[in-house]
This record gives sequence, C-alpha cells and structure tokens, in this order.
Amino acid sequence: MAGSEAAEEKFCLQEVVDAYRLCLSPEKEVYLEHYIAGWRALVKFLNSLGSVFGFIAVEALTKIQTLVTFLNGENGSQYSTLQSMVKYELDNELVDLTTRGPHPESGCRTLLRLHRALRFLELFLERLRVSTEDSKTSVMCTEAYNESLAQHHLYAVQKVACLAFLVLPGRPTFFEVMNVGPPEQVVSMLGEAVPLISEVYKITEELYAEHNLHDLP
Ligand SMILES: CCCCCCCCCCCCC/C=C/[C@@H](O)[C@H](COP(=O)(O)O)NC(=O)CCCCCCCCCCCCCCC
Repeated sequence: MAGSEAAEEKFCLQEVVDAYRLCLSPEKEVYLEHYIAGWRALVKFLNSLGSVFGFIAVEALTKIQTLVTFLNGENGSQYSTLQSMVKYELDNELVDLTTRGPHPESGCRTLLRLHRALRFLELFLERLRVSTEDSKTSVMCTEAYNESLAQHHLYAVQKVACLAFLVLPGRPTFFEVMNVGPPEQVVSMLGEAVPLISEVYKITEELYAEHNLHDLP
C-alpha cells in the first residue's frame, strides 16, 4: 500500500542508532552491511529536507550503491567488514593508491568519502545535541562542515554546500523530522547516537591510517 510504503521511507533517528549499534563485531570490526544501513537512513533524512538537498542525497546514494554492488557481488564475502575489504582490495591490488587508474571506484576510496562525511555527521549531531532553542542549524552545519568535509571538497562544491545550509529548516523542524518525540527525547537519543558514530569513525580512521589510505585519489 502506498501509505505504508511512505511510512517506511520516513526517517527516524532510532534507525540510525540501531544501525551504528549493530556496526561493530565483538572484535571491533565494522560490518559493511550495517554501515550502509546507517547511510541509507541518513539519505532518507536528507530527502525529507526538500529538493535543495537532493544533490547531496544523490551523491551519498551513489557511493552507497557502489559499496552495495561489491557486497552483493561474487566476492561479497570479502566485503563483510571494512577490515576484510581493505585487506582483500590491497592484497589483490584493487585500489588506485596515488593516481586514478584501473580501479577508480574501489571499495576503499568510496568508503573513504563516506567516512569523511561521517565525521561531519558526528560534529553536527553533537552541536545539535548541546544546542539551545535559539541555536541556528545553518550555523551548526556550516561549522561542522568547515571542520571536516570542506577540507576535502573543491571550492565550487564548498560554495554550493554553504548555499544549501542557508535554507536548512530550523531546529524545531529538525527535531520533528527525527521522529523521536519531544525535544528532551531527541536530545537523549542524540546522546546515544553520537558516541556510537564516534566509535565507528575512530576505528575506521585508525584502519585507514594503519594502511596509509587517507589520501586515496
Ligand atoms: C544536515 C543537512 C545536510 C548537510 C549535508 C552536508 C554535506 C554537504 C556537502 C556535500 C556535497 C556533495 C557533493 C559532491 C561531493 C563530491 O565531490 C565528494 C567527493 O567525491 P569524489 O571523490 O568521488 O569526487 N563526495 C563526498 O564528499 C561524499 C559526500 C557525501 C555527503 C553526505 C552527507 C550526508 C550528511 C547527512 C546529514 C544528515 C543529518 C542527520 C541528522 C539526523
């Protein structure tokens, strides 16, 4: 039914929390399946913000799709965790390490783009968590972006992103779209979400540092 499909597409912050909670194995490896699920939920959020954010949603979705193709492909079992993906792609020389060549869309470089965006998300959600009623989402978003993703984006992309931030809905709408309940409950759930996201971010950051993958073209 169209109604229930629409309900399925509705964003809920709980979905993000669940995905990142499921992300880590007991050995602190990061499951790609749940990493992707977290991003899928965030894309729903972006879509609910209106068409101005459509280009960002499309970009995130394109990256997600590349990873899904690997995960569902014939070597899918090698992509079950970020750790196994890195090992498999490096061992088999499937990553363009310094310049773009035969493997322009490796799992490692694709995930690196999402990983950088995850840092943005961590910084933004933490600002939102400690914000007050009169805080401006555009300011929180710009600050988080400048501290993270902006450093990896071309000047033109930065300009377009900053223009989009100006038309972000205000804090009350943001809190409503999260579908959690009254503001205190949103704040409390953000308090759950941020440490989970931080931990996944930190483990990925260390994995990429260990293998010298932070500058993949
Ligand atoms: C909170 C509102 C939304 C804020 C969104 C912030 C991110 C803004 C910048 C995105 C620009 C995307 C345009 C393309 C960028 C690409 O150049 C660039 C490099 O790719 P390439 O090396 O393959 O060429 N791509 C990327 O960096 C990937 C970016 C993916 C962006 C995803 C951002 C998602 C943020 C989700 C926020 C959700 C807030 C949730 C609140 C519960």
